[in-house]
Amino acid sequence: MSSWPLFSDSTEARYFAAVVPFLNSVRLLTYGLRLSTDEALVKSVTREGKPEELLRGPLYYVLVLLFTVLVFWRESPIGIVSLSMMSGGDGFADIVGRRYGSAKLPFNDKKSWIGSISMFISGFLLSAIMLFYFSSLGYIHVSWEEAFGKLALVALAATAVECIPVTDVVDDNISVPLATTLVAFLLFGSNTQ
Ligand SMILES: C/C(=C\COP(=O)(O)O)CCC[C@H](C)CCC[C@H](C)CCCC(C)C
Ligand SMILES: Nc1ccn([C@@H]2O[C@H](COP(=O)(O)OP(=O)(O)O)[C@@H](O)[C@H]2O)c(=O)n1
Repeated sequence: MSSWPLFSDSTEARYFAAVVPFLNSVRLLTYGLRLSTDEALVKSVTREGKPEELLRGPLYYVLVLLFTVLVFWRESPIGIVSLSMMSGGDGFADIVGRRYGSAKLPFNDKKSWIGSISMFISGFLLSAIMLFYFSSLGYIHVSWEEAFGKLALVALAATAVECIPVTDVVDDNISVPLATTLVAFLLFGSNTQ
């Protein structure tokens, strides 16, 4: 996402930016379906070393990135915030929660308070930083008097969705960006702010 300003102002720029996530989705499908093998990729990206794991979290992650580039690109806060919550928020929830998450949530013993709090804080901060980054370059206009309150609500919604025990049904690499996109759309609107 931080490389998006490197692309030209042409209307086709987003399609060029979509090439990398598209190729990575093909790569994940190829190796996840065992059409070929890439031990290094499987080892680096999966938890149990099973190629079919590539077809879940990692593939969803890349497909969300592909969708966001094509649909929202750098001209809407919605995609920027959605990717920030998925990569920064959910990512830190995992990192911090695994290491320090002894106090589990009462309604989900697979998730912890510190993990969810980390998700809220890191997702909020990365979203604010990325909105400042893109607004400072003129791609979006952000009303900062309102933006922080809106981002807090978006981060709260994403954190709530991430911690409820539905990840066995819907991967949080889908539920988190989906919830973020919906709430960000309601709060920020479809146009640039
Ligand atoms: C490990 C990944 C997701 C796992 O999510 P979770 O199950 O732990 O919640 C992400 C997988 C990433 C993929 C293998 C490669 C993605 C590359 C990306 C499209 C662009 C990278 C650009 C590079 C920095 C030049
Ligand atoms: N809110 C959270 C999220 C994750 N975690 C920890 O991080 C691990 C991985 O979380 P996850 O299953 O959501 O992993 P991802 O697929 O989101 O990376 C969990 O098994 C917990 O140990 C946590 O403690 N609290």
